[in-house]
Amino acid sequence: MPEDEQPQSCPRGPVDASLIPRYCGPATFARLPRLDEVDSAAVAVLGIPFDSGVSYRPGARFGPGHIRASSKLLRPYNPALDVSPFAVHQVADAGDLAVNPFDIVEALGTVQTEITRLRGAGSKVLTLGGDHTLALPILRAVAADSGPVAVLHFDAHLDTWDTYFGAPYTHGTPFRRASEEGLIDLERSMHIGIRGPLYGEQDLTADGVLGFQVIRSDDYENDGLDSVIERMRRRLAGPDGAGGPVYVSVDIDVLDPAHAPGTGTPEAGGMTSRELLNTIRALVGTDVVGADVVEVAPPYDHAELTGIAAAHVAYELLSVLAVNAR
Ligand SMILES: N=C(N)NCCCC(=O)O
Ligand SMILES: [Zn+2]
Ligand SMILES: [Zn+2]
Repeated sequence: MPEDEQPQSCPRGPVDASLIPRYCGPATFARLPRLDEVDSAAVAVLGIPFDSGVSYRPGARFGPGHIRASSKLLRPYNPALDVSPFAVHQVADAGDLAVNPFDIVEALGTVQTEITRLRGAGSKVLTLGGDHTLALPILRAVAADSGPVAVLHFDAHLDTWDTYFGAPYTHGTPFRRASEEGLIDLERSMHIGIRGPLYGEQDLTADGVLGFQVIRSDDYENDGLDSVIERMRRRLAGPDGAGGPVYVSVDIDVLDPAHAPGTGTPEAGGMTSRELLNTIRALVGTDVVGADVVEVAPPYDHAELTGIAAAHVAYELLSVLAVNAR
């Protein structure tokens, strides 16, 4: 019986690379089936082409397609977590969400509605951006049914600034707005990877009021990966150790520009992809309710360096979700 006529008793996995070469066929994430080809999905990978919130180099609107194209070499089994992330449950590519590039408020509403719809259909959502403005409408949708969530924010930047040219919704302000709207668990949230010049010392003091703990990029060098992971897990567990829902937002510029040149606001002195992937793997056992990988700007990428890094970040997040679902 052809695979596409099989009853959905087992997850439909990626296209078999031993039958159809990796470079053949339309690019879905990791060559997974489209959402409309399966009955339902435990995890939906959603592209959101949008970069109307950027403050410097544009291009993240082309990020979703670039990440999909860079994901073709991903294989079914992840030895680092001893899991086959696409065999444990159904993962599918939900395609790209069309949002208004000329009206940010309308675009944020469209994103929130779609994330709500997918979650209502039983899917956790892994979003491929698009610029970091997207984290706000996604958190609005997630917090609507999960309540305030811990935000685990990988970034070179705080993204808790107030406004740019008076505009409240930009890629530098999502977590300030989310904190103001009560979407964030202020006792369990943190930034990891912070580095680079700021607009003033007040950026750090203002950020501290919003409930984020800061792990700096240099802490990986000074304290080591294990120490960073231990601090991350302790923070996510919360003061009473009970933990709770966690939303993971990965701005690809958390990586050093040598690992991710294709991004809009690069900062020197970042972490390696190995450090980031190992940190994400340490999320096994935490209640990850959603995630995003944002700020991939293909026009500035070389040899798919950034696309490949983002695809692997997404793969490790999907692997964590699969281990947690077993
Ligand atoms: N890439 C993100 N998400 N934010 C960058 C903000 C850069 C700035 O305010 O100068
Ligand atoms: Zn950033
Ligand atoms: Zn960011």
